[in-house]
Amino acid sequence: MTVAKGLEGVVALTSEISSIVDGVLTYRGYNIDDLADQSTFEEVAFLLWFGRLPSKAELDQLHQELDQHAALPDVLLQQMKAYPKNVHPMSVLRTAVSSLALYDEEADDQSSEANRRKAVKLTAKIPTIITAFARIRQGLEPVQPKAGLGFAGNFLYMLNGEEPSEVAVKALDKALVLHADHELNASTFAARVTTGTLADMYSAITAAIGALKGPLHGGANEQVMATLEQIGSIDRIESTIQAKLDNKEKIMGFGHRVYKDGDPRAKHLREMSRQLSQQKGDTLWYDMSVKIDKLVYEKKGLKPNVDFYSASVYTYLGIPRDLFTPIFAMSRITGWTAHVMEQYANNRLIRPRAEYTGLTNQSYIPIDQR
Ligand SMILES: CC(=O)SCCNC(=O)CCNC(=O)[C@H](O)C(C)(C)COP(=O)(O)OP(=O)(O)OC[C@H]1O[C@@H](n2cnc3c(N)ncnc32)[C@H](O)[C@@H]1OP(=O)(O)O
Ligand SMILES: O=C([O-])CC(=O)C(=O)O
Repeated sequence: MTVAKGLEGVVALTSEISSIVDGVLTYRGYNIDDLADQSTFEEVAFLLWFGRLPSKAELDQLHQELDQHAALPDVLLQQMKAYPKNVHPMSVLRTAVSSLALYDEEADDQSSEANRRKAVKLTAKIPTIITAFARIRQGLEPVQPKAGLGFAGNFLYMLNGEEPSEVAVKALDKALVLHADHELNASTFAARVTTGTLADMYSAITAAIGALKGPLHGGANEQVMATLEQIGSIDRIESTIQAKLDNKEKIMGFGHRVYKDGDPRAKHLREMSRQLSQQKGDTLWYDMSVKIDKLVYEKKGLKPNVDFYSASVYTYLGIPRDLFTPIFAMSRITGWTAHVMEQYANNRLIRPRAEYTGLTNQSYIPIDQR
């Protein structure tokens, strides 16, 4: 047996959802650069789920459905109020999404119609879960979702309790477009492995959220901000990064399993960070990020991934650091659910092999003789 450690380079399945070829990322054949500049998150959600861009009427309907399903069951809100306040919001999201299944009568209905409805329901409710917990842990009442604000706008409204600026909505919307899908990344793979057993969509998404949480995957965006805060000033960058490299620590937000010459999403986030920093009149995080970007390339030949500049973007939007990965999930739910539906439509159990390297020919010794 030859082992591909971390399954590097292994083509595990076929998919029509997103592709990475020669460093170019496309969703359903549309270049991410075009989508980032011209589409909206809701449009991208439709594209990922249905394989084509929506008509105006279809997009209006999706907006309405997302608004209609955004509220949480009261019983879940009550449970969330009893959660410990100091836990990570990704743990809350994982638990709350798993709980949602208990209150969805069609949780175990695996028809394609039910799965499409569940994809919308999950997408609609995740921002409400994130923002409800963000407020509950501060001793505040959750803000009920408000129809008509759009997905990104409603998230910011529920987080802060006031209607957001157009600049903030546009920036978050673009970040959501950029995070919506990414071929067979670890969390999507987790979702597809779970679906491969014919388990339900909530189980698959719970697994995916768990996989996204890790700092080698979605959790890196929070760690990028932790690094920026730890460094704190431009003059401490060189020594801190050098010390991390000497200690063989990973520099968070750099490197990628697939992109060896840069992540096409990073340039959009870098530009957003630049613009937001200027609007804020505080360019420290952006300036530090640019310097780290240059330094890590000079020292290690590594380029930033999607998580690097998203950290300063979210910070400029006033979002607490531990909500960065939940925001990633709030976008990637569209990709995950598209992959779950694709897996059901052409399923085969996903079950690779392991090369056994443990002990052999052991003789059993009864317990009283050990
Ligand atoms: C949304 C996303 O999931 S994007 C990725 C988010 N994760 C991060 O930003 C965490 C930091 N990055 C990493 O840990 C890695 O680059 C990963 C997990 C993204 C990819 O991992 P792999 O494909 O397994 O690459 P691997 O870890 O084998 O790295 C190859 C070499 O580059 C080095 N390297 C890779 N990334 C980094 C990094 N961020 N900092 C320092 N060195 C790095 C490794 O140490 C290794 O060096 P070596 O050959 O001298 O041992
Ligand atoms: O594809 C990956 O391995 C990680 C990634 O960039 C993503 O999920 O967006």
